[in-house]
Amino acid sequence: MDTVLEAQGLHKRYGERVAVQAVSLQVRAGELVALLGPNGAGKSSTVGMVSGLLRPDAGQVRVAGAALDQATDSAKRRIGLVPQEIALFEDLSARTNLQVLGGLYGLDRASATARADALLAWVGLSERAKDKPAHFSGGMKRRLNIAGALMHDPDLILLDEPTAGVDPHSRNAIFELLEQLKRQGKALIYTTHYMEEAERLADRIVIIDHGQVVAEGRLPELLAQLPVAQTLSLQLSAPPDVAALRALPGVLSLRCEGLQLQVGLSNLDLAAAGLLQALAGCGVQQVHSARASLEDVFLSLTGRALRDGEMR
Ligand SMILES: Nc1ncnc2c1ncn2[C@@H]1O[C@H](COP(=O)(O)OP(=O)(O)OP(=O)(O)O)[C@@H](O)[C@H]1O
Repeated sequence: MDTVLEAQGLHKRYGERVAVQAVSLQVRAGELVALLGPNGAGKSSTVGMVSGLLRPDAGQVRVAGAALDQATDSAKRRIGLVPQEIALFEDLSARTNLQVLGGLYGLDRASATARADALLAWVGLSERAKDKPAHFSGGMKRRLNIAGALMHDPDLILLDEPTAGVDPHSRNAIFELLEQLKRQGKALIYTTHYMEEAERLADRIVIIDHGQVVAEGRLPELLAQLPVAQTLSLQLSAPPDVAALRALPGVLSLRCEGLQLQVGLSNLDLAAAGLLQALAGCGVQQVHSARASLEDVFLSLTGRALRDGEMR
């Protein structure tokens, strides 16, 4: 696959505050990379630098091989940005919003109108083409905002928390649109502080905290860094032989309080036969299993939960 975005060693500070430190990112055609981190981690600043809106203090951005130079905009024209704050002309119709954006990107009137209508259909807003976004729901505004970022058919699409203020139905509709963009060979960066979104959408996940990349990889690669892959919680009716359980292959941790047992496993397949044998006489009443998630990865790397990571 072709590399569409190559960002190397990005740094950004606001006065004394270091917002981004040595962040490097690569995104290929047909790939969605999630930039996952708590509020204030530096995601928007990174997207700002990649989009060319924010000048890095150090580092370089190349889009489809061309340097993103502040003075020239040939590389910038290959980028579509869906900013965190919805950016629409509230008093113009949905179609006029897109036509205006098309004009700003240099499309002639006929091409802008054709593209606007095609994109309105694609995001499911054809019937609302003549309505003003002032009367739209959060999800509809988001979809229109995404359409606006695509008027000039960019190769690289940057989405900064595009599901903020969006209902679950519209969120699923947005996810489906993103899948389609991937299939069209677009390169996408998606910032979020929701690990479920990163797990569901991303080909690769870049975890960012305090302005730095703390881990990156495909979901299974990130999960494989954790010693505990699965936790079993069991309700028993007779006490277990704790020492025998601890000695089983694949058992990494064990907590037993009365008849409640919690076992951390490196590998369920490896541990299953031994566990069944060791618990045969314990009258297992209930079993609950939880697989390790990105939340656990973040916790093990930073010592904090993703959602408690508010830094402002
Ligand atoms: N214009 C600015 N002036 C001063 N500080 C800023 C500015 N923009 C961002 N910051 C600070 O830089 C750090 C990174 O902010 P940034 O918005 O890039 O993070 P984020 O991960 O996108 O967070 P959020 O999810 O809340 O948008 C934060 O500490 C933030 O307060």
